[in-house]
Amino acid sequence: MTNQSLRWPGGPLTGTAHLPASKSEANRALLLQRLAGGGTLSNLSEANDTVLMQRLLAQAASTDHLDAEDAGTVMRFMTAYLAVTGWRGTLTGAARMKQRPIAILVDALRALGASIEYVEQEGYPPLRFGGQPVAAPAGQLAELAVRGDVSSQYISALLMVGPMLPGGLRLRLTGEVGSRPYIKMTLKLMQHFGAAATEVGRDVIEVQPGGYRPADYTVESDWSAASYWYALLALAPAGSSLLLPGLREKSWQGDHVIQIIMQPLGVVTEFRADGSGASLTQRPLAPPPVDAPTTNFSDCPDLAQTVAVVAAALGRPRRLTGLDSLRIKETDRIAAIQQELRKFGADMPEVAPGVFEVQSANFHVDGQAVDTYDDHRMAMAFAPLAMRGPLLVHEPLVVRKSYPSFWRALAAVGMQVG
Ligand SMILES: O=C(O)C1=C[C@@H](OP(=O)(O)O)[C@@H](O)[C@H](O)C1
Ligand SMILES: C=C(OP(=O)(O)O)C(=O)O
Repeated sequence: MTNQSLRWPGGPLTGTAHLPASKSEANRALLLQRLAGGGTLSNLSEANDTVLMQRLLAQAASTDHLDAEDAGTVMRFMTAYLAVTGWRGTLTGAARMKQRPIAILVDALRALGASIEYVEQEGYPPLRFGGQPVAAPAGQLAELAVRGDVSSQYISALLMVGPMLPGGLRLRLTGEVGSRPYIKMTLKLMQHFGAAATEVGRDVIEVQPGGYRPADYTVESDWSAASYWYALLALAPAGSSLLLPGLREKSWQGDHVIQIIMQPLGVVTEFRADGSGASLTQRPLAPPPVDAPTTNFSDCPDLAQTVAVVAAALGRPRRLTGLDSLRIKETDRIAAIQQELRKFGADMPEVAPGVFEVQSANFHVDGQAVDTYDDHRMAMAFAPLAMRGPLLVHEPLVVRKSYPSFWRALAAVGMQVG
C-alpha cells in the first residue's frame, strides 16, 4: 500500500488552484463529436475517465474487446454507442464496475432492437454485443419508459444516441429522478451539436432524428473538483483566498451549487468580470442555526463527501438526504464516509430513513490515515482535513480518475505533500 502525507505549514491559504476540465462535459462532447463526424474540442483533461473515453471510441473500430475500467460514464455511454453502431464484441470494466448495475440501460437498448448479452452476472457488466444495430422501425418514433431513480447516466446515454434512430426517441422517465442536472447537461450539449432534444413535459424528453452537426466546444473546469478547494478554504486559517480559473458563472454542471452550499460554511464566491474564473474568499462563520440544516444531494451526489467532511471538521451538524445513488458509485460512499469520519471523532448515522446527520463532538486531526476505497472522491474530500493537522492518505493515486494533478495542485499552493 502506498501512503502520502499531507501537512499544512501554517498561515493563510492563497494562490491559484489548477483545476481539471469537467469529465462529464468532456465524455459527452467526445461521443457527440464522434457521432457528428467532426468539431474541435478544447480543454480536455488528462483525467483517466476522459482519456479512456477517447481511447475506447478510437479502438472500437479495430477491436472486439473494450475495457471501461472504473468509469461509469464510459461504461454507460459506450454501451449505447456500441449498440447503435452495430459493434460486435465484449465491453468489460474493473471489478467494481461489475457490481454497478446496467440492466435499465441494456433493457432499453434491447427494446430498440440491440442484441446485448450478459457475460457474467445478469444485469451487470461485462456485456457482449451481437453486432446487430438497433432497428427501431424506420420513420417511427421509438417510445420508452426508463427508470430515473438509479443512475441518470442510462438516460444520458440513451438520449445521446436518440438522433441516430430513424424515427427519433421519446423517453418517459419514471420514479424519483436523480442527478437531474446531468440530464440537462446532456440536452445542452446535444443541442450544441445540432440535435433537437427537448423536455416536452414533466419527465418526458423528445429527440428528433437527423443526427448531429460538427461543432467546436471548450470544456469548462470541473465544479466537482472545485468543491475540494472550497473545502480547503473553509478549513484554512483566517485571511485565506483562492482563484479558481476556468469556472463559469453560468455553468452546465449542476455541481456549481457548491458555491451556494459553502456560503454558510464561510466561503464566498465572486466571478471575475472577464469570465476567467472564480475568486473565493473565506469569511468568518455566523453562529450555527439552532437546528441542523438539511442539504439534499439528489441533484449533486458527487458533492456529498466534500460537504460531510467540512461540516464534521467545522463542528456544524448537518443533515444529508438524497444519498441513495452513493451506494452504487466507485464504492459504497455512505459506508466509506461513516467509517472514515469515525477516525476523526465524528460520524454520519442514519437518523431517519434516508436522512444522515453529520455529528462531531470531538473532532481532531492528528496524523490519522484515510482509506480511499478505490474512490477518488474519498481521497480528495478528506484531504482538506490537512488544514487542521497532519494527515496520511492511502492509495493517493486514486485521484487519476478525475483529477490526476490534485496533489501537485495542492503542493503548488504550499501544502507539504510527501
Ligand atoms: O452523467 C454524468 O456525467 C455523471 C452523473 C452522475 O452519476 P449518476 O447519474 O449515476 O448519479 C455523477 O455521479 C457522475 O459522477 C457523473
Ligand atoms: C460517480 C462518479 O463517476 P462515474 O459514475 O462516472 O464512475 C464520480 O466521478 O464521482
